[in-house]
Amino acid sequence: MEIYLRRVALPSTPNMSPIRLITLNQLIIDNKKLGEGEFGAVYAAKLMFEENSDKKFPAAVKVINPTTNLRHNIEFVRDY
Ligand SMILES: Nc1ncnc2c1ncn2[C@@H]1O[C@H](COP(=O)(O)OP(=O)(O)OP(=O)(O)O)[C@@H](O)[C@H]1O
Repeated sequence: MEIYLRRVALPSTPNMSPIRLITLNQLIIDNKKLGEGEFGAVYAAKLMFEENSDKKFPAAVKVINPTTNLRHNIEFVRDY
């Protein structure tokens, strides 16, 4: 599974932050849905920059809807 990490920019500024790959072990995904978009649901989460680190940072995780077709998923990741 590939997880893409990107810092969320202010809405008024272009998001120029690089995409970074992390592993699932660096995330604790809460059972709290924050919202939903066309491509999938967004959940509250905690992010660790190193596995099992005591430092946990609040994050929002978008889980891409598996029913969305592959072309759309590729477009989503490219444009994100
Ligand atoms: N960082 C965040 N913090 C809190 N809530 C968030 C965050 N990101 C997204 N959400 C919630 O999830 C909802 C969907 O966000 P998302 O970014 O997926 O929207 P979208 O761009 O319309 O989706 P899509 O690209 O799939 O059409 C938002 O309307 C908001 O309620």
